[in-house]
Amino acid sequence: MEAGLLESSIQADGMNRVSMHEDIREILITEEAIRNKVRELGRQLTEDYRGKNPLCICVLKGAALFMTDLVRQMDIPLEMDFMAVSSYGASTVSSGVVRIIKDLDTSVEGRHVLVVEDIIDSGLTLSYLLDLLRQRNAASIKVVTLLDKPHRRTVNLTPDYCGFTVPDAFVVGYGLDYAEKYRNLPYIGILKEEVYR
Ligand SMILES: O=P(O)(O)OC[C@H]1O[C@H](OP(=O)(O)OP(=O)(O)O)[C@H](O)[C@@H]1O
Ligand code: HPA
Ligand SMILES: [Mg+2]
Repeated sequence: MEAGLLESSIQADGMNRVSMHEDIREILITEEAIRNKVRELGRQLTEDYRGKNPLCICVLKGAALFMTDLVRQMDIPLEMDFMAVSSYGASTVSSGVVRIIKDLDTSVEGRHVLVVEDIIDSGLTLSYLLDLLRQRNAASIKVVTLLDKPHRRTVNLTPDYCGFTVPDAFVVGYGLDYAEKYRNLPYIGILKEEVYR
């Protein structure tokens, strides 16, 4: 391949960007604010789940960073499991179809379940998951989300615990992606529109 052609194919993939931070229009929630909030949520959950041996369910992939930080702030015995679902793919709008890519390994029957999400946007992902968990006879089901974007809700759903409410913009970082990228940003930022338009 000619050098020029190779260069343009690399650029098209965003591989040669000096830094991911260049694609961010605005930092919405700093690393420090996230750390403080996670500590606060962890303290609250420690009180509320004492003696309940909760099963914390991480909704992959977005909630991976939040979940692993959160459980380290919960000073009680608990168990972790992971479920992988996807409805956004490489788009900034929900496809409306929630696909289960990996189911739980643990039975939720009789368990106190805490669903850990990174963001509730339309609410479609969570409402699908909650229906599924209810059918499986959990003793209790609660939801903790780092971010809530209530403006775009299409189903009636309110989280039990919430870190931050965010405006109606596509946000990335700290687990949240656009087309699988930006999950490793240490903060939550708004993506420049030119990146996805
Ligand atoms: O309320 P909703 O409109 O359903 O959006 C929220 C869901 O969408 C994202 O997942 P996504 O499908 O992008 O999968 P990912 O976590 O692997 O990125 C996010 O992590 C939530 O799970
Ligand atoms: O704003 C968002 N950013 C990343 N992933 C998402 N999934 C739903 N909403 C969002
Ligand atoms: Mg995603």
